[in-house]
Amino acid sequence: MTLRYMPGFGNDFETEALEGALPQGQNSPQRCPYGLYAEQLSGSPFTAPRGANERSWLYRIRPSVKHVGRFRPVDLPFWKTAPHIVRHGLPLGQLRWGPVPIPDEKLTFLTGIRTITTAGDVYSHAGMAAHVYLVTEAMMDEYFYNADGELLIVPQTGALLIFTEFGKISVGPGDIAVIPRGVKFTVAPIGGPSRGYVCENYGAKLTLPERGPIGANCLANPRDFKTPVAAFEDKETPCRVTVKWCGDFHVTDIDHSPLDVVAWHGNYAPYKYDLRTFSPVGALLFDHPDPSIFTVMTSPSGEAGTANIDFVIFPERWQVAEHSFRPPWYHMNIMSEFMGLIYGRYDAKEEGFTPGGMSLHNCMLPHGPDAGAFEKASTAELKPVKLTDTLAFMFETRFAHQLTEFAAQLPSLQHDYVECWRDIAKKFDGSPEPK
Ligand SMILES: O=C(O)Cc1cc(O)ccc1O
Ligand SMILES: [Fe+2]
Repeated sequence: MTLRYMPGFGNDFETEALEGALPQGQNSPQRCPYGLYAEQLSGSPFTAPRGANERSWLYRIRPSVKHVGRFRPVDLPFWKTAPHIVRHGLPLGQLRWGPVPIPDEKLTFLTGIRTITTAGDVYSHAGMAAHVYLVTEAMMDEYFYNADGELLIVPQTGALLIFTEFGKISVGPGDIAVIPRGVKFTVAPIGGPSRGYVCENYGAKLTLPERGPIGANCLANPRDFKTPVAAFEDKETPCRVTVKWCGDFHVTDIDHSPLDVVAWHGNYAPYKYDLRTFSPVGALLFDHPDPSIFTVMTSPSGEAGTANIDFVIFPERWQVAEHSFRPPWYHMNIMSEFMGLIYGRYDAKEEGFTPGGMSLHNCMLPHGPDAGAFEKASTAELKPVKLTDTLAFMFETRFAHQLTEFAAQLPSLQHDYVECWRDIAKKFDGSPEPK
């Protein structure tokens, strides 16, 4: 499927699906071309500083108020929202799961969300939830928007077509898509079932991290972010719009598609990004830097350097560090780390952390290479080595991740995970020689 996108991160875009549909020189003409209605969608308060001010103008067949009749509550029992603290019965500890199997049952992007952890507090726009999605069928005449946060979608297997008010996005393993808060969309799997991860960000929008001394290039480059061109449906058949609002779900019936935006302009819009275009910068001589060098995007918390969420990847890269232990070091971290594996192997855990799987190393819980990875890396010949066909990621947050009942009871939970560190031997024998 060839879809068209506009390059750039946070640009002031403009696009029209019909020639002349986008008003020029003003936002609110007395009458819009084609009889469209003008509507502003604000992602930041009106008065946010210029650099953080985000809004788009949508020119649509009907204003969104025509999309909402009376809402009625609807239950999506597996999609949880922080604060959600349950007595799941598991002892404190590091956790790891194998992949959640994709079932035979019919699951859409909405009914197929399975929350693994929640963190922070949706009511104060802080924190996140980590979900797995399992999609076996398209949302049919079914549309959704999330008032609780933006959705960072990380496909792990299979591909998705995401038709948003702003246009169409397709993503597969290695890509991500971000759907901002309040944007209506529908999802269909492409060519078979799909599974992946979602970070639901209740906080400030994801943005690109500062590069500091790295300078103007590398890491995630703005031009590799792609925003769809305008596309719309003029469909007058029964449709449903589901809204997630402060953790609850509500649905309303309408008689047309809400994806009726013929033209739009602005800097608040969905986008996709190919993680393989991330240009890693790392240790060129010795030692292992902090994983923050691999931050693709960050959701700031207001406190400098303390992210609401950092989205970090561990992509293909060369390892060249001399006289160094190359994999991650042993550590304890104030931030809480939820990890997933899109494909390949992760150098700190060559066994047990499998594609589609997840691990959780919460605030101040020690972790690091398993016994096998430690032995291998501390005795390996340190010639340049390329880590190929590998893509892991981390949702790192300042808030502790709370497990859901679903996650605690998942059959793929590896109850023996901590055993991976059991065989780390005492090497200290009183002599100064490295062992
Ligand atoms: O725990 C992990 O595997 C993620 C991680 C990787 C790394 O290179 C350094 C620190 C860190 O938390
Ligand atoms: Fe870690």
